[in-house]
Amino acid sequence: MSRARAALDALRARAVPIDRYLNLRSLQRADAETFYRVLVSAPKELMPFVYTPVVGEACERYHDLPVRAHGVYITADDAGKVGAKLRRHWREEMRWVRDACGGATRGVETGATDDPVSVAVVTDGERILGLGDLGAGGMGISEGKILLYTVCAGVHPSTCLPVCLDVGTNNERLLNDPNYKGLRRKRLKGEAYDALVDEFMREMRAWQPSCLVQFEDFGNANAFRILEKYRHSGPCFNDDIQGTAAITLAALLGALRVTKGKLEDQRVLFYGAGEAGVGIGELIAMAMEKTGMSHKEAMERCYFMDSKGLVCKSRLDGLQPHKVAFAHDVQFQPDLLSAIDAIKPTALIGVSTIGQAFTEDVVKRMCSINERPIIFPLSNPTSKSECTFEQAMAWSDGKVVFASGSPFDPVVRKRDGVTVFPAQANNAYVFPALGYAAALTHATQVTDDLFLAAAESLAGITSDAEIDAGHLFPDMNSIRDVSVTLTAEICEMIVAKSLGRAPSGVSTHEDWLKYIASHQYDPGEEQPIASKL
Ligand SMILES: O=C([O-])CC(=O)C(=O)O
Ligand SMILES: [Mg+2]
Repeated sequence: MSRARAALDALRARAVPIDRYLNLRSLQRADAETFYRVLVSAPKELMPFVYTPVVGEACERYHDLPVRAHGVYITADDAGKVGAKLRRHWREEMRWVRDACGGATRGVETGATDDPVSVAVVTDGERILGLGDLGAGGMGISEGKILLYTVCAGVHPSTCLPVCLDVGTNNERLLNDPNYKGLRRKRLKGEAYDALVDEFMREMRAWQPSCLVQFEDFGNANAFRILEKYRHSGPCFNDDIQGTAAITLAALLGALRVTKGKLEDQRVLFYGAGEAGVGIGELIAMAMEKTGMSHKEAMERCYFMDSKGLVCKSRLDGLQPHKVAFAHDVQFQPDLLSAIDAIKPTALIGVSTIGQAFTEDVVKRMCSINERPIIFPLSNPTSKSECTFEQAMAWSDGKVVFASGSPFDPVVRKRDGVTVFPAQANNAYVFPALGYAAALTHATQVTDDLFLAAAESLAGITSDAEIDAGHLFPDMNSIRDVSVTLTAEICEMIVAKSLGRAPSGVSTHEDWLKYIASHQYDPGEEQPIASKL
């Protein structure tokens, strides 16, 4: 039996999800090539164990679990020596990946003196999925997301760097946990915080100029500021703001193929007004503008509820800056049901991190104003989802057009016995391809129109049969092929906009497809070892 087969069987024999997570981590360290081979062979089945939802539990329990961090911790105490720590970690602590998978740097010439880093995922642990401040446990999210660059887009694992900025935590449970290994103090704030982030970004860029930096799971107040500060001067993006926006727009475009609606006729109500919601709203508005609407008209198709009620003009005083552009001239509504009545949305998008916020009444109200209501409970992990697929199907009599952030099982529709599948608006369809395209082209910036193009391209790849079955996205098991197409299209766009350059000899679409497919990391076929059975 092959090692990959044996590893998959051993994994399946474990019933408890976190045990599967731990099993995969051990395999990664013991036999990295087999680890990637297993993941690449069954991404749909295995992704939930390295990524949402199980990675959420792993981050919550990170310091109680028998795990050794792969990524680098940059702590508040490293101020002044961040660059040296990054280099030392890369050269010494992460040598094992190069030893296991080869130090291949195929396709990424960075001009760096060290082995190149093509992508880094960095968090400060303040808002891990919908679970809040998990401090140094946030390392698990950087490690989980970076894996998807390899599994989905084929980025060579020896060019991937997970990072956690340990700036303390305001989570009392962690501060009082004797096993907690992060800095046992309140979070850095203000200038000291900004200085550490700035030192990290300056050092990364000086050391690895072409490395794409993905910001992940920062708190709202910092996420928007940091993105704005660095996005114009080097390749970076925030997955929670921009990646989630692209996947959700792709889901909406897919949903419109079901409802036969037009984008320009949609009214979208967001439950939750943080990074994800505002990012999605802005990208939907950008897509609507392409249909000929003015920016103002397009923005007025997106409405937001926050913890205080409907975001509207009368609340402008004291409204957080990221919500201001969506404070429209409508009457205040205190709760979701009254907001649905007032706005009459065609689509309801949950980004609240409040599990079960979409009640039977909410779903029924959406059905009373829409033949096929579009309902996307996007909060992660599963416990934070605004409703389950089963609930949405039951309460809408099968009429809902559904996509969630975490995976759900299919449901047999009562009225006709047909099995229908929930779509998962999984960021993994977009950020690995987009980030890889930025790294391959040595992009100087990652602009919002690249996310718009990625969303449109992804929506176009989904077949009619997949749409009919409810998927809204292509099969996750074909993610590597999907990523080749997306990466190629984004590379071409980056080059066309003079934001980056093509490798020599690559100019046509066909060239790009060939180049990217042939540069995907391939854990290869192993030599079968004789079965002892
Ligand atoms: O898991 C995902 O990709 C969505 C995400 O980034 C988050 O919820 O923070
Ligand atoms: Mg995130």
